[in-house]
Amino acid sequence: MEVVSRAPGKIILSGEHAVVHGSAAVAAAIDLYTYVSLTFPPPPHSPDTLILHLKDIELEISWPVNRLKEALSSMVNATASSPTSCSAETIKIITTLVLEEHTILESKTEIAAAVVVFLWLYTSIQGNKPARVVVSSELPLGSGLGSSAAYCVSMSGALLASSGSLHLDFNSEDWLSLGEKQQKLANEWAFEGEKIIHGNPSGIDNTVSTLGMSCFIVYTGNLIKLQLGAMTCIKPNMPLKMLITNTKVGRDTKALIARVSERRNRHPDTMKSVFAAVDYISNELASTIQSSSSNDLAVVEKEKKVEELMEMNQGLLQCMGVSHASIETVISTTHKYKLSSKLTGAGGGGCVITLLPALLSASVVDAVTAELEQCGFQSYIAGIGGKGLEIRFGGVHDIFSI
Ligand SMILES: Nc1ncnc2c1ncn2[C@@H]1O[C@H](COP(=O)(O)OP(=O)(O)OP(=O)(O)O)[C@@H](O)[C@H]1O
Ligand SMILES: C[C@@](O)(CCO)CC(=O)[O-]
Ligand SMILES: [Mg+2]
Repeated sequence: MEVVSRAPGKIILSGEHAVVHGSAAVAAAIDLYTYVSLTFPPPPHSPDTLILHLKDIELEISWPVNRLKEALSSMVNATASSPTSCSAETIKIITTLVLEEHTILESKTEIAAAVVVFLWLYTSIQGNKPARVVVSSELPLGSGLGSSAAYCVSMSGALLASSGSLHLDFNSEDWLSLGEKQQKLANEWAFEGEKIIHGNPSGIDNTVSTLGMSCFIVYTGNLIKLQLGAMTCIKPNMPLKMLITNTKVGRDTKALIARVSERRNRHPDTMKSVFAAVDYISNELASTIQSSSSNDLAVVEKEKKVEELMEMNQGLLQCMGVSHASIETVISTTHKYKLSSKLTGAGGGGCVITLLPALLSASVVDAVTAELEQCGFQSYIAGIGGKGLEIRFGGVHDIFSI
């Protein structure tokens, strides 16, 4: 049996980092996906083995299922229907298990985290069955577009679907979307995975990736740690075209979240005001993009407001300490063309979004893109509103055969 799942990445229009501290954030899915294929049984030459092939980083690793049983059976007592957190002690044991066979990951702790997530989700949801799991993504990894969330959501989706917990029709060959309860279960498991990669996530990325939809999501972080926050869906009443520029400067979301928390601990009152200001920005942004626009002039006015709010949010992100010289270069380059930009996701490098007003000519888009590419960056126009988590039973070989 082969189960394939896919889940999209996201952009955050406002509120990253502050959302971890209880502020509102506005985000939407984009049409770039991570795919997971899970096959039982594994190939005949590797019986009794669990194989993980991470195509994007050209890494294939495997474990005899008996070794997994021996190392983890007393630690993993979860059932597929009850998402459970991986304790710090279990993370340690799984990390040791990963490193004992694959010493190459010792110096690549960010990749080791993805493998730990896999083993935690796999053994919690599927137990110790031999299988082959392949992951392939259209998203740039570690760049602010929510690759970690898309990985966790597509992984939990494939595992839950193959375990029968999502009650899907195994004979269907179409992409199947999920009902509310099924989405909730997959999202909660994905959040447990995201905790391993992000340390202290707000849950916005996995929620957007699970739900997708053509709307934006206003997500309010839950200050009571380790719980998903509250979410409302808003329909934009204006075109919102975004240029995404990848600075290609690598960074690690977990370290950036920790950096902001340390700054908050050093300046609690000041940072409280910064997070409160971001909360106002997200709420104003949400009401602006939702408000009705009777004509082109109204759209232009709303675009000016959105641009100003993006600029203010960027200023506050800089104040949190998560901007970067490469991000500032993108901002000043787009500013020459009278366009407004801000970082998206965790910052520290990664991706920047630029609002492309509805009446902007194609020649300006070409010129700004060319100038950004001359700086060594890569730009593309995002299709906002990717579909959320979907499952299919076989038949997507083109994605995995590369
Ligand atoms: N396709 C994939 N294959 C293997 N690991 C992946 C994949 N996608 C994501 N990951 C894991 O997620 C990590 C990147 O997550 P990180 O949170 O730092 O960045 P991001 O999610 O792309 O950006 P942001 O959190 O700012 O939106 C990688 O180092 C790896 O551990
Ligand atoms: C930086 C952050 O706010 C968004 C990362 O895409 C982290 C999170 O909310 O989990
Ligand atoms: Mg992430």
